[in-house]
Amino acid sequence: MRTLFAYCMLSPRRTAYVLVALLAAGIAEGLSLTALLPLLSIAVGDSASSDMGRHIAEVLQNIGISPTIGAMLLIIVGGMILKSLILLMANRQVGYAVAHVATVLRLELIDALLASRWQYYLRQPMGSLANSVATEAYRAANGFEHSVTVLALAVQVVVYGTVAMFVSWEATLTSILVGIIMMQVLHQLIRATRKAGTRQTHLLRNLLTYLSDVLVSVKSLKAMARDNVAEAILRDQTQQLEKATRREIIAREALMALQEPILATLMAIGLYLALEIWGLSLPSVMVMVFLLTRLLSLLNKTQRKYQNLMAQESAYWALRTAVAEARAAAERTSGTREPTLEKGISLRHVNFDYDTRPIFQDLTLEIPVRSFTTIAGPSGVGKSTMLDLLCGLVDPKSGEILVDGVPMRDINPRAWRRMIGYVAQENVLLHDSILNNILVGAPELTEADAERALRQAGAWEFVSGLPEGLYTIVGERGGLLSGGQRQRIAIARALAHRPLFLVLDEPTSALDPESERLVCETLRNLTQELTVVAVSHQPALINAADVIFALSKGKAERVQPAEAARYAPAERDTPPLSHREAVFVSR
Ligand SMILES: Nc1ncnc2c1ncn2[C@@H]1O[C@H](COP(=O)(O)OP(=O)(O)OP(=O)(O)O)[C@@H](O)[C@H]1O
Repeated sequence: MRTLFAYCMLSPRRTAYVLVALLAAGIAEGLSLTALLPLLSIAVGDSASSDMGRHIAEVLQNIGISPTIGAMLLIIVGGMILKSLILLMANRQVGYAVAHVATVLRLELIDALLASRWQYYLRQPMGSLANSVATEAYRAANGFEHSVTVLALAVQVVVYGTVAMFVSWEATLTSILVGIIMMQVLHQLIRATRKAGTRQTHLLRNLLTYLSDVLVSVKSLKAMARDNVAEAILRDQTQQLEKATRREIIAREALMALQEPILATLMAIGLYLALEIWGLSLPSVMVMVFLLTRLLSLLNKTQRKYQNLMAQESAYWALRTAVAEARAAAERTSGTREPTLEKGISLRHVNFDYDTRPIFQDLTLEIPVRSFTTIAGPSGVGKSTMLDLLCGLVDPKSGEILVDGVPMRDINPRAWRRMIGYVAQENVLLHDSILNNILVGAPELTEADAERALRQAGAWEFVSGLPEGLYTIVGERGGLLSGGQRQRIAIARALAHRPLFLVLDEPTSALDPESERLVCETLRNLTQELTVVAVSHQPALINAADVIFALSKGKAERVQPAEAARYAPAERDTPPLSHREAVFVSR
């Protein structure tokens, strides 16, 4: 009931349209069946054999149509066409509404996720999100269709029941009582369906989460011949899913199979009681049988649709929970001031921790504008975290970050980030062309912007040498390019929109010395127009910087290149695995 109500509230207007459409379809079906035989008998000149036939013949006479064979056949064909048209419109309305509900649910989740805090987003398994957007939204939307159908059938039951009351209230009340008893007897199967549906939702989520982790790491797994372990787990999960699907199927089919025999048995008992024990007349019993059958078939149909709804409802609630959680973790949007970057960025007495793990204590530093600042420090000290603080992706627990003297919390975070060009440590490219990887859908950017950015990133030479140039497809996660080429395309992406603040996390870790020299030169030249902050252990980037900070024990100290060189790659620990790669070592 809660699900039924929730679905109706999701889009009350559409629910009403679909309800009307389904009722119209029901009426059209019912009328066509009821009127077909009388029309045929009128057509063959036998209108007096039934009440309905006489009534139809009268109506035709009144509107001036003589009941000839030709006229009757024309009416039958016309009626069929009209019925088909009504069904087409009704089914179209239902289909459109289902597609709309799926879209609404998908967009709600996507919007909520993209508006959530970075920390929350990091903890969401990618496969689970993909599953929510694809499978759960689809199942949930089908649930919407079933719920409106249940409503439409319930309306039909009420209407039919009310009409039947005037014919025989005893028969109608008996039918309702018998229907309720039947529903109760078979309710166990509805419960089993709901349980199987919930299990499927849970298993599908796990399966897709695990599968996406495996696919991200498939190269290293194959190289170490460990893919069979993943395969065994995936096989087991898939088989469990099959079991849950089987349970749902058996519960559904059992309901179908049991409804008719139970109905027939109850009918037989009723007929025996009426004819043999109470001695009622056959015509009055036949009326009761007719009412009973119609009403109970409608109730049975309603229960079957309700069962379908129960199979899908868990997908709907799983999706709703995901949206609610993402919304609860929404980013702060309190800052309204438009940012400027004319003077500099200051971190004052900043404290930051990940839950219980302290990262910065009383961190204070100044980043001058139009300069090149490098942040060095041992692995795991918090360099990437500092970039996250600068971008406003995470907030300090205490202390302040000031941009041109304005506290970051007062600044509109999206406006601030629009001023930033960001190059991440792990550069994941889209499976698309180089051009689209640089423009990433920004309508204001052109091919000329991409070319300029590629030149700035020292990548134009290799891109223009490719047979398809900017239109070369980079493959899954950029896998058709070398690590260095991917890195330069990521730098070009960060420069395409002419940012004022360029933030780079290990931007040259995959470059050869010559490419690294070119990128350092580019970054130095860029400081005429913008402020550059790079995290790096590479001597070339450290030497190219105007300002170097070494992070250690939660604090920052301004140092000279020679001191920072202590963090050169030879001394570097194995970098920590990102959360997305926690299961396997990625390529
Ligand atoms: N989202 C997170 N939640 C919890 N802990 C985190 C999170 N991100 C990073 N950490 C932990 O915080 C510490 C600092 O991480 P960070 O990535 O900032 O280090 P880093 O100096 O950039 O390391 P590296 O040079 O190896 O990239 C690490 O110990 C890391 O495990």
